[in-house]
Amino acid sequence: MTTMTAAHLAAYNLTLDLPLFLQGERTATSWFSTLVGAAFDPPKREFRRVLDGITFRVEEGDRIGIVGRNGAGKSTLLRVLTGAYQPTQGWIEESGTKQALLNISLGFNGEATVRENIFLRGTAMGLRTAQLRDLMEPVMEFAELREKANHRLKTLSSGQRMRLGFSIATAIQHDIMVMDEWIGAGDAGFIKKARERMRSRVNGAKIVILASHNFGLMKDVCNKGLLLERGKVMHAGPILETLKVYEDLLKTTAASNVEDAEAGGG
Ligand SMILES: Nc1ncnc2c1ncn2[C@@H]1O[C@H](COP(=O)(O)OP(=O)(O)OP(=O)(O)O)[C@@H](O)[C@H]1O
Repeated sequence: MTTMTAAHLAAYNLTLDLPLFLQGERTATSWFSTLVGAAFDPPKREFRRVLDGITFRVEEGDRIGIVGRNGAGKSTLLRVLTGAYQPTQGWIEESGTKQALLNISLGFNGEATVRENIFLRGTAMGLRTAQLRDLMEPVMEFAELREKANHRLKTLSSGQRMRLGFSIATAIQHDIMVMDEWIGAGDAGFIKKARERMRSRVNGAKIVILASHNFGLMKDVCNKGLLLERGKVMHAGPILETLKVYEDLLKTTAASNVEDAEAGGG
């Protein structure tokens, strides 16, 4: 009998400070002063708290939707969860294989061929050589790039690169999926195929963590929600309840913006 550990992910007190490079106010009056200004007025470095004491736990079966206004910290939280950023404080505990679906067309080697890039990306994803050999053809097939197998990646269009990135990232089923909006990879024909694959990967995953501004998608996919505001958890709960709190937040901030404008405009 095999014993299997249930997939889970828990974040404790995740805090991230990022350096911010602030440039002093400059008024360029000529190209000469612009050059002198750029050379003798280097930006000042300050640290900014982008995530602040984020704690939550996701159990097997959960589909958690991360919502919040622009700049609330959603993408940064996903980057910490996928290991792209090391938190300044706090830690993550998890069990299960994890795949990120963020920036899928980044990180290719332009000088290497399509085939070589599949190999490189697959290796970085932790796939074994035998597994990669089996996946090579299906990945190129799905991306519709079979005839470009030996072309250098830099000769591909941006849509073709996106298709390749999507095809590799979704080639195998993982336990935990961390992603932002559904990816609109390529032309209409490809998008339809990509949606179907995405749906099957989401259904097959044990845990999904999705950041989006799309309420319909959130209601469709998620059972739980996490509302971020200025890098902190403002609300955590069932998805419908979280979206309601978020809607109220949007209304109050819109109302206060109107009041600010009225007060300022006279
Ligand atoms: N590399 C960085 N250096 C400094 N500050 C950053 C960096 N990346 C993001 N930030 C800041 O962190 C905050 C959160 O950004 P983030 O991209 O996580 O927001 P978001 O909730 O995903 O927003 P959106 O809905 O607009 O995508 C923002 O104020 C942003 O300016």
